[in-house]
Parts: sequence; C-alpha cells; structure tokens
Amino acid sequence: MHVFLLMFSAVTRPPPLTKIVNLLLVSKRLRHYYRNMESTVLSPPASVRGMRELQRAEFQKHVQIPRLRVPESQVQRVIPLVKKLLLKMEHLHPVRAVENQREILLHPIPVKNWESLPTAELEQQQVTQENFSHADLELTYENWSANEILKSVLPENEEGLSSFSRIGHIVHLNLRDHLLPYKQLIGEVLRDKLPNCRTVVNKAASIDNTYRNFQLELICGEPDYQVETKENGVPFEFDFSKVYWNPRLSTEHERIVNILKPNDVLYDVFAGVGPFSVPAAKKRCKVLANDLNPVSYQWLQHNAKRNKCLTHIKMFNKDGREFILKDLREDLLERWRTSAAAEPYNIHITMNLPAMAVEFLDAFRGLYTPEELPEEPSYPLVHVYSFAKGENTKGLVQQLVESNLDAALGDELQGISFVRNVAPNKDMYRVSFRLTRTLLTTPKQLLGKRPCSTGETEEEQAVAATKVKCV
Ligand SMILES: C[S@@+](CC[C@H](N)C(=O)[O-])C[C@H]1O[C@@H](n2cnc3c(N)ncnc32)[C@H](O)[C@@H]1O
Repeated sequence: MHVFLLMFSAVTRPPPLTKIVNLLLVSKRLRHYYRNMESTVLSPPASVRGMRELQRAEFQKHVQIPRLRVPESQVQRVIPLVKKLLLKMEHLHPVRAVENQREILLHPIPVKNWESLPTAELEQQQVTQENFSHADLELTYENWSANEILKSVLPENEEGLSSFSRIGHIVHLNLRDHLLPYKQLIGEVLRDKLPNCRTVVNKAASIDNTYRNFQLELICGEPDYQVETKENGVPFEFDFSKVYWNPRLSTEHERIVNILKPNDVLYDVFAGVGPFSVPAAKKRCKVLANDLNPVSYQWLQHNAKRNKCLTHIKMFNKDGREFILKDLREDLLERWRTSAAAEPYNIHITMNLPAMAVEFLDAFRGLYTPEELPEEPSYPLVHVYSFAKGENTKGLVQQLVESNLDAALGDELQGISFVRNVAPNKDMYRVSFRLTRTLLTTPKQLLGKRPCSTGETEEEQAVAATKVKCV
C-alpha cells in the first residue's frame, strides 16, 4: 500500500476533492446498481399520482441525460469502462447509432459531469471531455416497469400492490380495499407489462365454497380461465375459475413429493387437480387420488394422462370420508395382505383441505377390526393440513388434530411444520403423524373429547374445546 502511494505521489498530482467525491460515488454505485426510482429524475411525472383511468400519454416526460459520443470503432473498448454507469430502462437501448457515431446514454444520478467518469481510462482510449455532453431524452409509458408505473400512480402513504400470483396467462390479485378504485388501471398496467399475461382477475370473496376454488372478478383482459402452467417442472392444465390451485403451495408440494420414493404408496384424500398425486405417480409411486369436485376430478385425469402416469394412479370422485372408509381401507388392506414378498415401502396419506381436513381424521379410528390387521403392518404416515388462528398457532393445530382424533399424539407425532402465513394471525401447518394399531382398531367413543393425557378435567376440556376452532 505504502509503495503504491509513493509511486502514485511521485508520478501524479493528487486528484482534486470533487474528483475524489465523484470516484467515491462511482465506487459506491459499482457495489449497488442505481435504482431509477431512487430519484425523481427518472421516475414518471408527478402528475400521474392518483390516476384512475390509465392514460399512457400522460407518462411522457423529458430529461437531460449525460452521454458520450464515440466513433463506431471505439465502442467495444469504451463500453466496459462505463458499463455500470449505463442508463438502464425498459425498452431503451443505452447504446445507439447517431450520425455515423455511437451515442452511449449514461445514468444521470451517478454521472453529473465529465469528472464523474473514469476519465484516465477513457482518455487512454482517446475519449475526452469533448465527447461528453448532456441532451434531452423523451421518456414514455414504455420505459417503466409495472412496478415503477404503479408506484408512481398509487397512493403514496398507503401500502402498494405487494404481491400477486401468476397462473399461466392469468394474474391473480387480492386487492386491499384502498386499491379497489384503481383496480382497472392496475389490471391494464399488469397486462401491458407482464410477458404472456392475457387475463387479470381479483379475488372476489373468501374461498368458503366446498370446492375451494377462488371466486374471481375479471378486471382486465379475456375471460379465459383455462390455463397451462408448470409446478416444480410438472405441466398442469385446468380451469382456474372452477378448481383450486394455489402457486404459493408449490414448495409444500415439492417437500412432500421429495420424501416419496418409487414404489411408495400415496393416498391423496383432497387431491385437487393433482399437485401431490401427479408428480408422485410420475415418480412411480402407487397413488390413489380423490377429489369431490367433478371438475377437479376431470382435470386430475387429464393431468395424469398428460404426464403419462396413468399406470400408477387410480382416481376417485367422492367425499373424502367415503374415500377413506372404502377405497383407502380396501386398498391398504390388500397391500398389507400381499406385501410380504414385496420390497419395503412407505405409505403416505395427504389431506390438504386446511379449513376442515382435521374433521375427517376420526374416519381412521376403528377403520379395521383387530383381526383384520396383520401382525406388523407398515403403518401410514398422515400429513394433515390445518389453519389455526390466534397466538400459539402451532400448539392450536396439535390440539385440533388430537381432539378430532380423540387421542393424544406421542411418539407417533413426526412433526408440525409451518407452511405459510395466510392472514394476520392465521397460519397454515402440516401435522405429520403415524397411524397406530390402537388408532386403527379402536373406534372413537366420544366425539370431540380431548385427550386425557393432558391432565385436564372434563370441565377444562370443554373450555379448551371452545378455544380450539377450525377457521
Ligand atoms: C385446498 S384444495 C387442495 C388441492 C390440492 N391437494 C393442493 O394441494 O393444491 C382442497 C381440495 O379438496 C376438495 N374437497 C373439498 N371438500 C371435499 C370433500 N368433502 N371430499 C373430497 N374432496 C373435497 C376441493 O375440491 C379441493 O380440490
């Protein structure tokens, strides 16, 4: 370092303060790219704030932009020197041909003047202050991203459009009340700006219908809800207006599919269009998938066919309880009877209907007579999903499962995993537990009775039961 300083002072004069400040600015910018919206210079005109009806022409604006003009032959050597200082905006090429030369547009925040540039290196390439100028540039609606446009239009001091889901060509919004007056504009901006977006819908009401499909309000584009999408690399097709599909569950689907091995068995009680079942069947697990919604069932069949895994999946269109009591029961019994010669495998049961799946758990109680059950069968691992609202949501879901099973979970409890936060104070969990001989052969005696192992009296149980609510 000392040697370097000595050499530096011996051959050059120290740079002026402005140059040092500029160099510091440049080095800061080298570490963090400049964001266009950090300054009003490159943001849309202030007059668009509060716009309700999208008027694209209102976004037109003129700015003074620093630029370098260099001969065509030098461009390739100059660009690397100013690469991090280029003006980057949508649909704008920062290097353009002008009068047999090349004009390089620079970012006006870090580049205030010639001194802001790496002048020594530029001069080595015969680029001098003569080549530098400021000139007018017209910016239009095309030059900003959806995020930049919406940030400049929507109310400044309230929460903006925080997130939305993409399902194939559909954008699915869940707009807060204060954004509803802007819904048309938001829809148009997203359709203009997001690649392959043809339809924008808003969640119209909470999903409290039986089939859990979102109630949609078309706010922009074509009323076409038939989508093609991929989840974890697996293609799916369905009518988004008639079935349940939530891209926010893709990680959870992947987690479950990852623990399955070829030859394992999966009973998917509330299968939807197949995000657990189809990848599992593709993996050559033996799958029984069920859904009550006839449209889901139809798309489930379509997706199994499309993914060429029909040989590994049987599909049913009935109530989950009926499926457990008949199809799951018989299939499992048959597997236990014939499994002696087979390679070891695991059995999983997925129950993803978080608003009420726990209420189906009592179907496992006394599913078999003690005589029916083989000596040492491989017991299924149940993955039941549940919402819980309140303070200790993790504790609540365990209570929910135990009270619906009418049994305390001890060693058979494999884990309680947080899946996602659904609303303030409302979480979704997966409770994984293994079915046991006692559970499978002892019918539930008193519906709603909580496990005695908690040490609660009947009275305490009654109080606790009022607090444990499936929301
Ligand atoms: C939350 S979705 C889950 C779908 C899929 N398993 C997933 O993870 O995306 C719940 C599914 O359960 C189905 N369903 C609702 N009530 C049912 C019942 N009583 N029996 C069987 N399926 C039911 C709905 O049609 C819906 O497809």
